[in-house]
Amino acid sequence: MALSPVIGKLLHKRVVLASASPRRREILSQAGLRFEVVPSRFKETLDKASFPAPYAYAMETAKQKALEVAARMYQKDLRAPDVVIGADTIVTVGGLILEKPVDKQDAYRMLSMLNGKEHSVFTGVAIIHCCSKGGQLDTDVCQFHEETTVRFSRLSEELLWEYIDSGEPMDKAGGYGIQALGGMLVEYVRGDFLNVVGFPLNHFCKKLVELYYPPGRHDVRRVKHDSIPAVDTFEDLSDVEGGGSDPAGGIEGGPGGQAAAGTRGAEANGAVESPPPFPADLLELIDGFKASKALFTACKLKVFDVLKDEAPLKAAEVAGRIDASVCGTGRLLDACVALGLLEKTDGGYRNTEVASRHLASDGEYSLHGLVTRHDDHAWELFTRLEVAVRQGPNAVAGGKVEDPAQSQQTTLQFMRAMHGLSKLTARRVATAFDLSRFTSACDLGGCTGALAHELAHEYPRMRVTVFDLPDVLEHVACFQPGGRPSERISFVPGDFFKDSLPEAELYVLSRILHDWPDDQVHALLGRLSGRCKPGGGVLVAEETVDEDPAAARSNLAAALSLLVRPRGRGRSGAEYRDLLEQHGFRDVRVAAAAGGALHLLLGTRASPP
Ligand SMILES: Cc1cn([C@H]2C[C@H](O)[C@@H](COP(=O)(O)OP(=O)(O)OP(=O)(O)O)O2)c(=O)[nH]c1=O
Repeated sequence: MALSPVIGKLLHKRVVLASASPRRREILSQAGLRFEVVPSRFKETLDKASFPAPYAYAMETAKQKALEVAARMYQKDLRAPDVVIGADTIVTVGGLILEKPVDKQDAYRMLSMLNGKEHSVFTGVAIIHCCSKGGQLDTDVCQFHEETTVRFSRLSEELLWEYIDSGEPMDKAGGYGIQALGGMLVEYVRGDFLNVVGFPLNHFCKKLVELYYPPGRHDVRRVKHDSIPAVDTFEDLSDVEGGGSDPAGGIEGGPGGQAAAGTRGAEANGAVESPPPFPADLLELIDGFKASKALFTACKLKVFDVLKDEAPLKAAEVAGRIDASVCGTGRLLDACVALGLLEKTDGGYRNTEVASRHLASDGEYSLHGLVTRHDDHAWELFTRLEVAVRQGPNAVAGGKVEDPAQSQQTTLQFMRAMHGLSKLTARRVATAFDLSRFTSACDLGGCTGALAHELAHEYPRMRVTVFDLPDVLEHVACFQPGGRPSERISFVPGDFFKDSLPEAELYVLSRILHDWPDDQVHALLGRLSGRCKPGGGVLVAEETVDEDPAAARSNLAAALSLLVRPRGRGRSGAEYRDLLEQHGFRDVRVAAAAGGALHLLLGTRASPP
């Protein structure tokens, strides 16, 4: 995740922060967001007991704060901003929710509860997209929350009162401000510091990524606005009832306020044309290869392994562990921070959760093998894309002639890549259809057995045979949980084009067919269909190349890969269904898995006529 392009997504929208909190304003301004501030008038009086958990209360309050501002602005002149952001921060200790103290005694009560203990700080955030539909305000609410754990030292009465007398506690949840004097009370913080201060910026940016870069759908939410209107358009919305006398006082412009006023002045003179919308998406795309390469390099140098074992570490310490230059390592680590793969704190760098789970080389859901394969193999192939486009796929067919001494390594690398990918999707593939009627299955080209394990786990009566080339099966032991396969899983070496297929009620072809041209697909399905008894089944899992333009982005990688690796062919879901039907499979059922990335088909072998 590159942060500034995500914030850039909001640059051409009219954004309002529905909060009087100077901390929230500061955090968002410093992140480069342009916005107006319209404090919410929503009274924080929701019944706390009616919420299943404290964070639900904070999220609902945040939502109500933002909705109140959106409705008020819309009512004022039938035009709501594009986006309204609301937030609510609470402190919880011993099952109690603490908000801002009402007086000094209340502050003392709160601080005494926190004294010498650990507590949680929750901030609920609502991002509300607004538009006008049929003369009514229409809103699309996105909410989330973030939790941070804070521990106070054991503090004397004297110190507590001294702190209370400083006045700092009064406008802060739980009666303290970690960013100022209150920092002295704090022994440690676990989680996002800015979340305690009132706004979880990191989670907010991740939410923006989800909203504006949804997988497979590109930027469908874009609302076009050429400029941000003048800030004083909503001067009457100030928190001062009746509109207030100071036109600038009600709406405190963030950095956007001044820019917007400038735009308005220029337009009024008719002298300067407003610049085109900032092409943040395009710029991110242009730089996309650098992001991939930074990720590949960090993986190859095992940065995420080092930081999984030991963190936080300073750049020099990481450089020592990976045997690289301090300056180069520092730059790489910062790039990883900008990409959302690492976090940087005063103590040094640490992995994000995603990095620990997917980018370290060990771990059940590691994609380290896939990344390495992309770096060593796909990267080089893609440098030949232009040749493939100019001269046709066969121009790059074959690629490098592999050194036999390296081919074992290459096989292992390929297996690691496939294993990581299969582990991510196997459960979904195994459960997309009810397969409990089958007591035996054969996973053709089943590689490390990742899907076989899920099938055996999900269907206790099922025995699964993994059928794959001898070279592949030679290495399967290191991929078995606990070092050995389950009793109901067997590995049979063979070539599915030549050797007799093991007997089974269900045949599985997961990510196999796309790799072969039509004649070989027909040959394989013909053999499989001949072996499958009536009532038996075939389960196909494939990434498809669909005509639907909405899916074009997710198809892109698959389609281009097939151009530089031209042995196979991308097919649509309908083509796979046709293929199964041509080979005697009926009642073909279709499902999607892994967020729509995989197309699944289950066909039943009909009795021969
Ligand atoms: C715990 C803690 C809270 N706070 C602040 C963040 C929030 O501004 C405030 C909690 O009150 P909120 O009701 O979340 O926010 P607010 O009243 O300041 O602003 P608005 O309702 O208009 O959005 O406490 C700190 O500044 N530092 C801290 O360490």
